[in-house]
Amino acid sequence: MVLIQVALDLVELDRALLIAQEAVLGGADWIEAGTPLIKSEGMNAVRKLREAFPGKTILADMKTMDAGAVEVEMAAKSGADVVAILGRADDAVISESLESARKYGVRLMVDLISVDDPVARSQELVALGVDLINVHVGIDQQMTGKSPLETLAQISKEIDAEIAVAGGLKPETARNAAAMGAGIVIVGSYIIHSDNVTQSAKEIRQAVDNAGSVPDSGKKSQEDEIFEIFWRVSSSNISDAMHRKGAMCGISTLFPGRKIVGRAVTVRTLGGDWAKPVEAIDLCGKTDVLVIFNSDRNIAMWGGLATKTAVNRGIAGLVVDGAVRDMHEIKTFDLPVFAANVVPNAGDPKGLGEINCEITCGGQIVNPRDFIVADDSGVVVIPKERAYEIARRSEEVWKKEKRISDEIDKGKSMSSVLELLKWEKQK
Ligand SMILES: O=C(CO)[C@H](O)[C@H](O)COP(=O)(O)O
Repeated sequence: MVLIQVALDLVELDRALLIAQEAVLGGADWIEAGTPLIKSEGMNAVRKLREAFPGKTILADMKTMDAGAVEVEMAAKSGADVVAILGRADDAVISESLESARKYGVRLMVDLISVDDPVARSQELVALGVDLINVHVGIDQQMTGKSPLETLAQISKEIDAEIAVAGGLKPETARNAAAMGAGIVIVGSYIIHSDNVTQSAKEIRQAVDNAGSVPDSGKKSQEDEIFEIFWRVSSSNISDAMHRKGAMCGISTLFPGRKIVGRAVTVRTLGGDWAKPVEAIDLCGKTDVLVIFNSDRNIAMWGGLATKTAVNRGIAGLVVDGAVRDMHEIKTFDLPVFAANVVPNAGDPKGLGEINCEITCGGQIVNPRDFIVADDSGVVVIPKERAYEIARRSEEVWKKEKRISDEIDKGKSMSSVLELLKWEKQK
């Protein structure tokens, strides 16, 4: 049977204990004191898990890079059954950790995160005598689209040792990991950030139990995944994920409740000249957003007729650093419109400007094909090169906020959920 390990990558011990309980009900076999939990609570996290789950295997994810013997000893004495250290560590650290593991009767797992040649290194590690190899893509690496499954496919053919796998696994990928020969499937985020931990653990259990031996090759495209996530999250989540970069200034929705998710077709135009914006409509597809910079915010370069054309074309929305008019007509359509100003003054079709060039809109640089997400809080631009990473990070922000919101619903205060006093910056 393939084992499931729930990775408690949290900083609050009480919450970690609760989640572990729920994950066990869903079928988790091993419980991991994740590195953030250990850094936050020390070996007490391992002790408390040991006490609460006497029949379960407890793993201490120490990510040790130095002082192997003492770190393994600490974890073992606190009640861990398995201790995880880093494969990038020097062989001296691995050997010292192994000595300590043997002395204190625990198993040693070595994590291949950021190892240059995972196959060669895992062969060396097996030769040194480690008990388990963990094929792992870390949380920050996952955001750039890396997955542990390619490495797992190579390693499982080359080494004769028990293999664990970790790195953003969900039911589909957990199933594939099991089909590829992983003996332990480690899952953090999918379970611990779920609003139904037991159900999510069950989904992993089911996927792994029905894995068979053939991985499923059907994979969603990255573009589809980006769109799916951006529809789910808010512009505020994305701004958080981008560390407050990306939000346009002075541009807001004209019709609350309408959202845009799409890729930019950009236009730069001058003094109310509406020729280029109107020509650009004909270049837009259904997932495109027209993003326009106009140098004059008091002459409208967009109105009712342009809106009708854009709606017929089926474009995703309009973002204008400039002015629009004919609100009585525009509001009769569903088109999401975000603008800096509304005025009755009409512009003229002069043909000045450019389509699909780099523009500045609401103070943000926008390039053709960049992603735009706009909702009642405002407009954010996500450079296309970082779209997948930002989508994944904003989804993490969304999950975290959802989790805090659930706890507030249960009667806790925001300050107690976030342990604000404990985490205030010390002088
Ligand atoms: O060790 C870890 C991070 O360094 C995590 O425990 C591991 O990656 C599993 O969590 P997730 O499923 O969220 O990737």
